[in-house]
Amino acid sequence: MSTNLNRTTNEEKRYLDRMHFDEYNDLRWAAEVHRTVRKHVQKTIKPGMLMIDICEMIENGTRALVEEQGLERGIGFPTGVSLNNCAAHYTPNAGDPTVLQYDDICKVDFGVHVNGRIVDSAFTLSFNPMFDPLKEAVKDATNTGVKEAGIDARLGEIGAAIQEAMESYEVEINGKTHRVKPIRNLNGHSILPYQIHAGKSIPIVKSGDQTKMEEGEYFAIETFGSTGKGYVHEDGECSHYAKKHDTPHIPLRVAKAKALLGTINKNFGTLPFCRRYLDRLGETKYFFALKNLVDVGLVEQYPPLCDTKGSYTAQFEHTIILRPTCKEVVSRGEDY
Ligand SMILES: O=S(=O)(c1cccs1)N(Cc1ccc(F)cc1)Cc1ncn[nH]1
Ligand SMILES: [Mn+2]
Ligand SMILES: [Mn+2]
Ligand SMILES: [Mn+2]
Repeated sequence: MSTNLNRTTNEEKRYLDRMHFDEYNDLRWAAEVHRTVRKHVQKTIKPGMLMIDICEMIENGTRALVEEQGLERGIGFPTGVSLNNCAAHYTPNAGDPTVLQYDDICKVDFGVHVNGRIVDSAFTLSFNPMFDPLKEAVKDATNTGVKEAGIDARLGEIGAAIQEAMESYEVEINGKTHRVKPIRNLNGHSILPYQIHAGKSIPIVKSGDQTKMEEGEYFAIETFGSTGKGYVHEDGECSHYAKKHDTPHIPLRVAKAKALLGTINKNFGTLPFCRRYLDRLGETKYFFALKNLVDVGLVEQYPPLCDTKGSYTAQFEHTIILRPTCKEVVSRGEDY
């Protein structure tokens, strides 16, 4: 009888699956909240709405449906609503007068967590049908990445498959034809409890990265297509921040910084947050304290990431679990 040395038997896999039942259910609850909120958003958002109002609709919906409870359940990270040439990490700060336009292409990227198990999923929203082929190209590329992912899959090969899918599309926008380009300095990523980026990055272009995906890991598979250079740079006022994980004890000189760090620890831990989340907690005049926490290396900042002016970018993102018995695309819905 042949002994199955290198892979666990089906019985062992099923046993392992059962061991993780609670954490999978946490993620499924978060995913159900994500699907419900985005369905409402897709129906309700219209040109002329303030970006702040759009974000608050998503955030209030998430808080209510996940039954927000301190650090146990709530919003996973700031609501991204990056527009046009901006691909990621834009959410309005207080007073931002930006209004969604008919000809905008908006990347709606928001997170829900239950016990730190984060569902990170995003879709692209637009009104002008001229963007439909670009959205289809990126949706296909993300689904290709989801298909290629799996236990022992090599990250570089997933990137190559994503790039091939993405570049097989040509789109015409405003009378100009473009071959869709993957944004080569944006990546998918592994996820751990309360840690939105757990160290592995999934390229969306060909790469020699031989790193393998492993059993039990969670990944955000996200791809970005662009009509610009296919490369983003930091641009605009920062809104996204997160306390770093592995920080040594750093004595703080700025009194307000110490108090602000207390607020961050209490309300977000290592989950990313934005300035509007500090505002709603009653924090005021915190800019220099926040800058100090960034400068001493306690807090990471994530500025908006944009391709060239006048270009258009699209994104789709799913969170998957590499379970012992199967690959679960936990954020899959009837919309994407
Ligand atoms: O670009 S990332 O920093 C990254 C990608 C690969 C390695 S690190 N980032 C992680 C993140 C950073 C800040 C957040 F507020 C939320 C998430 C990807 C991402 N942004 C939105 N959804 N997914
Ligand atoms: Mn995301
Ligand atoms: Mn072009
Ligand atoms: Mn992500």
